Amino acid sequence: MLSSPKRGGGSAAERAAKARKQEADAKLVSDQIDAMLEEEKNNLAKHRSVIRILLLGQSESGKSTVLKNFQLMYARDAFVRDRDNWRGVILLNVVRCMQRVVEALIQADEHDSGDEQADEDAPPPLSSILTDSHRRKCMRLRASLDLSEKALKARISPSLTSHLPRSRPSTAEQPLVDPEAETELAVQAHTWNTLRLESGPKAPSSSRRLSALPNVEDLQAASANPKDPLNLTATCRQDMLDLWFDPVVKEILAKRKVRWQEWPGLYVRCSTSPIHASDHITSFLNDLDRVTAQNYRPIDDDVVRARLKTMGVSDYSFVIDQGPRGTYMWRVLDVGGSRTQRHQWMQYFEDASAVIFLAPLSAFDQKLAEDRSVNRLEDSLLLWKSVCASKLLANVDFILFLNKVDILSAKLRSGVRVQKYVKSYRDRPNTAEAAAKYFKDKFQAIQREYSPKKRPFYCYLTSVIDTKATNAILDNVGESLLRKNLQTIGVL
Ligand SMILES: Nc1nc2c(ncn2[C@@H]2O[C@H](COP(=O)(O)OP(=O)(O)OP(=O)(O)O)[C@@H](O)[C@H]2O)c(=O)[nH]1
Ligand SMILES: [Mg+2]
Repeated sequence: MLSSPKRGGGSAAERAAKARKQEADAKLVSDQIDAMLEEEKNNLAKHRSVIRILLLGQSESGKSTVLKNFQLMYARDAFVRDRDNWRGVILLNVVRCMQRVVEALIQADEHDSGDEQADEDAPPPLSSILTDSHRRKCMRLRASLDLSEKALKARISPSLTSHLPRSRPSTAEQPLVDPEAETELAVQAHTWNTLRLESGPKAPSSSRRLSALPNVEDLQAASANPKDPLNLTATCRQDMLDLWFDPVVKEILAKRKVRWQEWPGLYVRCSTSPIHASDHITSFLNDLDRVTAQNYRPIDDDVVRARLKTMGVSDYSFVIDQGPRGTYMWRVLDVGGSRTQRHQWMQYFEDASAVIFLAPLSAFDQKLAEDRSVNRLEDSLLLWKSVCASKLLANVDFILFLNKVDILSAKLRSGVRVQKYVKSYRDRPNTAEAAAKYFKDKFQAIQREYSPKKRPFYCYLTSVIDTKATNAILDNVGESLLRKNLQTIGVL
């Protein structure tokens, strides 16, 4: 009988056991190496996944509103804690809007009195539909709103500044109510930055808040003190409500072509996509009753809608904990978008991972506040062109937000024609869908022509005050930027 050959000594059973042990050991080592690699990857991801987003676009394009969306998504607790700080700003928005209404009425009364009207068939002058009660309320409000404005500004913060001269003589060519040339409430980014919200376990310490801004205790004290600036609007509240909800006032605003729908605080409510919005327009003025109440406390939507112009550049960080996938950090840079602010942008180009560029489509019929000879959409296109052409941004992804489609939609439904302001629009349908497609193609063509290197065209039609929809978009954008970032550093 042939005996089986002995390899390395021991019985066949012993050899099989030894082989199994070797296999198990090898697997253990391999698992350990895998675990180490995994840990290394996670560590790498932890320490190197910093995604720097630069928010660019002209003034009032919605950059700071996108930032508020980031805060709502990634630093909700801090956002909620700081909501009360916005009360003064919101009231100032209300005061400024109401001042425009009052000035429009006074102007209608003074300049449209029908003195020179010879034609009997001409419609009655606007002044004839104003009653003495309207006039009394206007005069009372003119004084009390001015007072409220000053007191609120002083109360909110000495760091808040106003730009452009407020008092200008009224002439026929340059009407008093000229929303875009009005003074704007602004804030120096570095100062407001002390209020910035951070995610993660540490709450912003109270010492980092602007001491002059009201906090919850302040607000409680304010409720009890009718003389507090935060309550000044409550004293003229009834006059404001009477005027704003009076159909005669709305008629005069419409006839004088006062575009109150574009003022800060506007919100076009929509059930599905904003482009198909049924025009249910609401604004802080519609909410006068609520926001001027003595015990008013802002809700999320109020803060998102509040307008505070940015001066300078502010840098916000959000640490996102993804559990076993590690943490990563969003750094979001919000810049001032007016022309005098744009020279500061370039120093942030080199470090950017991505640019979110906002272009408000609803601005196709508006002039730039800084230069009344320039159409706002034209300015956005030129700005987009220079950003696309920048060599410093050659390797950076761009995400284009064609914003304010809710206002675009409402505007076109109200009868404003795109073709009147954009000749090349020709006889395309005057719908938000057609206009959005037309402008999107224009932006895409510019990107294709002027980018130093080919880059993908990522474009969204947005209404960034719609936080739910914006949340989904930012989630999507974030996921792909994170993926790309991890690929770049070799983690994926
Ligand atoms: N209806 C509507 N309002 C918007 C939208 N996006 C922004 N707004 C409002 O427009 C105003 C201006 O928005 P901001 O985010 O302050 O604009 P910005 O680009 O930061 O402007 P600067 O700080 O001057 O550069 C705010 O009152 C916002 O609530 C939008 O999609 N729809
Ligand atoms: Mg801003």
